[in-house]
Amino acid sequence: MDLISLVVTFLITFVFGLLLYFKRSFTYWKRKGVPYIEPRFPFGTIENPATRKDYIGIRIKKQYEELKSKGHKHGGLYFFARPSYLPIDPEYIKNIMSKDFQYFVDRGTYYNEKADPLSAHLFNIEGQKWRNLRAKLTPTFTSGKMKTMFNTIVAYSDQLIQAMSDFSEKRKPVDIKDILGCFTTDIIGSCAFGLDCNSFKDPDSEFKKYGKMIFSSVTLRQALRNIIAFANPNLGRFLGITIINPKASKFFMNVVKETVKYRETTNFTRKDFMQILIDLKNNVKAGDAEENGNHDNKSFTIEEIAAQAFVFFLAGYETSSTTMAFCLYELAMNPEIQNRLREEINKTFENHSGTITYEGVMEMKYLSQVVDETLRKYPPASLIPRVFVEDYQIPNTDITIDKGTRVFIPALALHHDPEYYPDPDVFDPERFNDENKKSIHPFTYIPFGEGPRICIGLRFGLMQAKVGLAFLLKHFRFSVNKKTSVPLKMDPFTFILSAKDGIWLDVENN
Ligand code: HEM
Repeated sequence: MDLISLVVTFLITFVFGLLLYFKRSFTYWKRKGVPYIEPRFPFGTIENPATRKDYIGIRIKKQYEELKSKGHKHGGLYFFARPSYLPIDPEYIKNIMSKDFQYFVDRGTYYNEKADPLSAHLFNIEGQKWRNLRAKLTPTFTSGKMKTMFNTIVAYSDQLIQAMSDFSEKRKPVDIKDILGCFTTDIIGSCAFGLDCNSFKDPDSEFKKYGKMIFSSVTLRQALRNIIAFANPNLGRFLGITIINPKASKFFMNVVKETVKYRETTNFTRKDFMQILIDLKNNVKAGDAEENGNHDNKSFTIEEIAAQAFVFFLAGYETSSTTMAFCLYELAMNPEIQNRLREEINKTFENHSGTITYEGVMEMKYLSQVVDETLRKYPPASLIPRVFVEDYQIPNTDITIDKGTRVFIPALALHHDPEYYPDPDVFDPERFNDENKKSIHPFTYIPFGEGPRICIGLRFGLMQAKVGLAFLLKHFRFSVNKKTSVPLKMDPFTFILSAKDGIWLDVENN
């Protein structure tokens, strides 16, 4: 047989084998007796990643609605050939996130300690390693530690006000997400990396540049790598795939190395996340024995410090600025809610000698309601991933799902389900007043996730968003500029929920 015939035979066998593999894989949910969305070759139930029109959370919301309208409590999807499980009934979601957590400890997201050390952070790592790391890092986020970082947030709020004044004086519309990105970058940069990132004064600041590089829509090549890594993490690790932009990775790793070296050689300390991580490197526990849990007492390496500082940045910067941006958009669309909130903020400033205190922020009930409703309507993580780490029998059924199957917990779909939130598109902070909050169906409001793997930075994220919003609304009035597409369209290519063409607001001094 000549070479050409050999290649052709190989290709035909390969394509035939692939088709058979997909054909067989696509029968998984039918064989299990789980209702499913009909898959299509080769993407399964997702859209073609290169040309998709819907944001992933919205796509899953439609599939949730389709399955729920037929009375199903759960359903089966396919990510390419790989089966993924979609729980619909909140009782099933409770089992996954909390009651039967030991079957769902991991997220199944990709990390590669060797080739991509920054990816081996708390969000991604698995099993016992995750338990140890979570125990070590939990004391980082106590309310006591939050109070020590409060002043940093207030200091950057002053810079936010100055930057915003420029827009109000010149009567220029502001791309609100962009300016809030400076605010959260500077705060996380300072608290997690111990650096003044200077994003407001320097629009081309390196931190902002590399932060954007990680979140902005990815190139086709990177998208393909992400797909392989997500579809089959073991194959991704075997191929040495990296998912973090190498330039950004180098930048963050160097920043951490330099900061640690500086602090260790000069004995300089600061009350921030970075100091807590350095203490863990030098085996000083971050809290007392009780709050510290059962960690393995191993000290951190420099790569581990960098990975955790990186995840605080990664998980804290975009989620918080997106939340604040959507909140201001809704306040601009609903002036009466904006005015009521401003009254509460002004009163609180008066009661605290014209300034804002940690206690003052905690007192503002309507601010809490407004932020809670923003996170309902716009959960930044619209889909929360988990994976079956053992074979698992769905309670009260004879269905057993195999180890390794992915789970997508549909936060956006639950938050917009009219059974739990009537008129889900209406922005109504009263859903979260003291009375109504009590009747929210458990496990239908999960902007920070739930159970042992709930967001570790919840308190910090809320504090940062509330302080920034309080300062902004005290000083300015917001309305929607005509450059904003109303209703908002969501970017189909990002994972964190984000408005496609930005949110442009007009801003006036109060
Ligand atoms: C509005 C702001 C935020 C939102 C909406 C948010 C949302 C989430 C969600 C949905 C998860 C997954 C939870 C689960 O799987 O059950 C998560 C995990 C996580 N978040 Fe946040 N987050 C926010 C702010 C922050 C901040 C400010 C930080 C750090 C400074 C942070 C650090 C993390 C980390 C490290 C994890 C992984 C926890 C683990 O696996 O143990 N987040 N977040």
